[in-house]
Amino acid sequence: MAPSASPSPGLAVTAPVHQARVRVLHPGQGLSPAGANPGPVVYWMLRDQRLADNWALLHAASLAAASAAPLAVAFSLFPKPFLLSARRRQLGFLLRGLRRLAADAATRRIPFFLLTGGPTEIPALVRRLGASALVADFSPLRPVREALDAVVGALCRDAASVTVHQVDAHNVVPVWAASGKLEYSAKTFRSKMNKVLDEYLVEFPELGEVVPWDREQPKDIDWDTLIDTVCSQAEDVPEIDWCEPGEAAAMEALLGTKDGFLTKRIKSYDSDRNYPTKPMALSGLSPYLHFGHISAQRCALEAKKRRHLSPKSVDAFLEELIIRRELADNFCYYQPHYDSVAGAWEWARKTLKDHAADKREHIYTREQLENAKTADPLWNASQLEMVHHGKMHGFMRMYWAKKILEWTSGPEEALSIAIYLNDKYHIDGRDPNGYVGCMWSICGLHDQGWKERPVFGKIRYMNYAGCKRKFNVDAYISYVKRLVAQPKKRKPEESLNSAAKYSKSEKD
Ligand SMILES: Cc1cc2nc3c(=O)[nH]c(=O)nc-3n(C[C@H](O)[C@H](O)[C@H](O)COP(=O)(O)OP(=O)(O)OC[C@H]3O[C@@H](n4cnc5c(N)ncnc54)[C@H](O)[C@@H]3O)c2cc1C
Repeated sequence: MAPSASPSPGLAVTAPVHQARVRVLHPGQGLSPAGANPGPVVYWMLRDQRLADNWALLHAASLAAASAAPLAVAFSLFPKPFLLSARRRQLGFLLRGLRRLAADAATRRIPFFLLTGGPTEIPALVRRLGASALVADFSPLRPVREALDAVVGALCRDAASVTVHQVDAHNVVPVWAASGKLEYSAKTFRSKMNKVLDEYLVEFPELGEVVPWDREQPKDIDWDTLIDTVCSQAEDVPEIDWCEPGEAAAMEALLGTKDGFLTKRIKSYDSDRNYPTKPMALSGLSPYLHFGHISAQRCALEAKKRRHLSPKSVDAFLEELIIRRELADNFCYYQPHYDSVAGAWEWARKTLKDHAADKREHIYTREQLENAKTADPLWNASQLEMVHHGKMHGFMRMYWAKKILEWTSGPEEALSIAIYLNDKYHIDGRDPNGYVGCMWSICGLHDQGWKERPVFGKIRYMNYAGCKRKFNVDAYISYVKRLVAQPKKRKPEESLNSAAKYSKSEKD
C-alpha cells in the first residue's frame, strides 16, 4: 500500500510534529478516545537511537497522549549476519549506546523492549501488548525498507486494526518533502531545500510525562553478556575507544566545554577541514549522526545560534550536515541501485565503460588493498587510519576511493571493494553517505564531467602530487603511524594484536 502523507482519520496528531514528517503506512482503526483504555503506542526505534530531539518518539508520544495510552519503545536487533553485515566495531558501539538509552528510558518510565530475533518479532510484540499504533523510523536503505514492509504486511494480515505510521526523524527536511524525485546535484537539491528549510528547522518540544505502564514488563537485559555474545558472533573488527557512544557523549562532542565542536573548534572548519593533518578541524560527529545518537537538526540549530561568531565556518558545516547529508538520503531513497554502477548517470556509465579496458599501472586484489599493501604510502596510511581508528579523514576518503578505481580491473569491482571496506571498518559506515561517497568518487555522482583521461574517463581525478601540493603528506603518514601504534583501552589484547599485525604490514 502506498504511504500517504496525511494522518488517518480518528488519529489525534496534535502535532508538535510537522504533519509532512509523518506518513501513514496503514490506517488501522485509529486510537480510541481517552478513557476507553486504549492499547499502547509502540515506537519501533531503528535508525534514530536517542530519546532527545527525536520526531518519531515525539509523534508516538503525542499519539499516546491524545488518547491517554501508554507508550513503549522497541528496538530489534537484526540477527546474524546482522544489518548490512555489521561487524564487532559497529555492533559494540550500537549496543553500548542502547544500554545507556535503556537506562535513560527507565528514568523516564518508558519501557524499553529489546528484541534479539530480528524485526519479524515486532508484529508479535505489538499483538502481545495489544498496541493500537506502531510508529517506525525511516531509512532509505534496502534491508530496512524490506523489514518495514514485512512488518506492515504481517500487521495488516494479523492485526489490521493497528495503525502504522512512519516518521523521518533523521533528516531535517523529511526525505519525501525535500524532493519528490532523484536529484541530479547538490545545486538542484539545495534550491529545493532552501525553500522549505525554515519550516522544518524549528526547536524541538520536550517529551512530556507518559501514562504509567501497566502491561507486560520488558525482560531484564544482561548487557555485558549480550554485548559479549553478539560481538563474538560478528566478524572481528576491533571496537574503537576514542568515541564513547550515547546521547550524552554526542552532546559533549557537539557542545562540550573541553573539546566541543561548536564551542571550541568550529572556527577553523572553513579553512582547515580539507587538511588530513588537522582532523580536529572536523566535527567528528559522523558516528553519532549515523547511529542517531544525536539529531542533525539539534546540530544545525546549535550551529545557527553561533553563526555570528564564525559565519563562514557555520555555513560550510550546515552545507555538509544538511545539504550533502540529506542529498545522500535522496539518492538512496529514489535510486534502487544506490550501491552499483547501474545507479550512476548515463554520462558516467558511458565514460567508465569506454575506459574499462584501459591499461592500469597497478592492479591490486581486495586483500592487498585491505592489508594496505600498495606502492602508495599515502593511500596505505589512509587505509590504516580507517582500519585502526575507524574513521578516515573526509578528504582522504575521496583520494582513497578514486585510487581503488585506478587500481582494480573495472568500475564495478572498484565500487564493490570500496563499499566493502568502507562498511567493514568505518564506524560511520553502512550509511547513505558512504554509498554516495563511493558513488561520487568512482561514478561521478552529483559531480560534473572533467577532462577525459585513461581509466577515469571523465570522472574527476585525484593524484598523489596534488595531495603533496595541498598538505604535508609525510606528516599525515606519521600521524597515522602513531595512531596505529597507540594501545587501545577497550579489549586490549585484540586491539594490540591487530595493531601489531598492521604495523608490520606497513613496514614490509
Ligand atoms: C569515499 C567516501 C566514503 C564515505 N563514507 C562515509 C560513511 O560511510 N559515512 C558517513 O557518514 N560519511 C561518509 N562519507 C562522507 C564524509 O567523508 C564523512 O561524513 C565525514 O568525513 C565524517 O566526518 P565528520 O563528521 O567529522 O565530518 P564533518 O565535515 O564535520 O561533517 C559533518 C557531517 O556532515 C555530513 N557530511 C560531511 N561530508 C559529507 C559528504 N561528503 N556527504 C554527505 N554527508 C557529509 C556528515 O553527516 C558529517 O558527519 C564518505 C565520503 C567519501 C568520499
